[in-house]
Amino acid sequence: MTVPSVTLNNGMRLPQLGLGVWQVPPEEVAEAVSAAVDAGYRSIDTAASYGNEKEVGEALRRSGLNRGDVFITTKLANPDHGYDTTLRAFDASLRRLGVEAVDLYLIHWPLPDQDRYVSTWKALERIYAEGRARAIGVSNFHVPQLERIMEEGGIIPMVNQVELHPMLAQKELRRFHAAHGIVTEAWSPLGHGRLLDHPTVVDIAQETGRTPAQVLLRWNVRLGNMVIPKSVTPARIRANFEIFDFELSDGQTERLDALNSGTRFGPDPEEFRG
Ligand SMILES: NC(=O)C1=CN([C@@H]2O[C@H](COP(=O)(O)OP(=O)(O)OC[C@H]3O[C@@H](n4cnc5c(N)ncnc54)[C@H](OP(=O)(O)O)[C@@H]3O)[C@@H](O)[C@H]2O)C=CC1
Ligand SMILES: O=C(O)C(=O)[C@@H](O)[C@H](O)C(=O)CO
Repeated sequence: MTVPSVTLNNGMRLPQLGLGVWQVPPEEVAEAVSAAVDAGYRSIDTAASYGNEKEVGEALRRSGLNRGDVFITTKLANPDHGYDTTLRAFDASLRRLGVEAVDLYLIHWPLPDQDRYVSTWKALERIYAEGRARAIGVSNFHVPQLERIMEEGGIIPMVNQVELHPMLAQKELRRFHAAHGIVTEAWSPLGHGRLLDHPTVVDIAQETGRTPAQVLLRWNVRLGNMVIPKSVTPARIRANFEIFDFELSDGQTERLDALNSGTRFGPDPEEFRG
């Protein structure tokens, strides 16, 4: 199955679907990455705080894929905000991953009460200028924080990775992203697994002959978002990849859209201190 690409505002193309590895213990991540690569995934989303960068890097090297054929995203951990600390933390991520450059580097959380995300962003701009991250972006940023780094920095973020599923559709944020050429990337697209037994999702899965996870991922992909479902179960990893050979009807999409209630399964970025 061919995965469509999304094009970032610097012209770089990234697969629309990748594997997320939050809460995958280091000793289990190789098997998940290997199952994903075998299924056709070419994009892995990790983070310094996930504690599995080293094992992700090792698994990708063992996969036999050329470095240029796989996309690695990692993220700056919250305690490392600040210009110099970011540069050091980035070097440590590269060392753990065993690569000379990452494909996408993100500020993991804005931590508004610390108010250091602008200097942190400037460090990411330097890393990008040095060619050590092929793209840079943020995660869990709201409009005022995006506006500030766009005003005080020199580069428009290429991606904002946020919680996004039918119960948290992020309409305002997506409108802002679209207006400024920022790609939206959806984390917890299955609601951390908690949307899989929602009656509307289950009904649409029955109507389409697909799984609830495939329905939720297809809804996200239809919006044009990048999406990074997590699984450690090879059969689920494979099934989550099989979403580009069917469509949801307009009516099914509207029923999923109607679930939007602002419900978060993860932390509120305005409050999260990590
Ligand atoms: N930037 C940020 O702040 C954040 C980023 N993320 C990223 O997003 C990724 C995905 O989000 P996450 O919160 O992990 O949750 P998801 O919404 O991807 O759900 C993962 C859960 O769903 C289960 N699951 C996956 N596929 C299926 C399936 N086909 N059928 C049934 N169950 C399934 C998994 O179980 P099992 O593994 O046992 O198969 C797991 O329990 C993370 O791994 C991480 O990379 C997540 C949170 C915050
Ligand atoms: O997975 C991530 O990328 C996160 O930042 C979350 O795990 C976050 O730390 C959280 O949900 C804590 O409850």
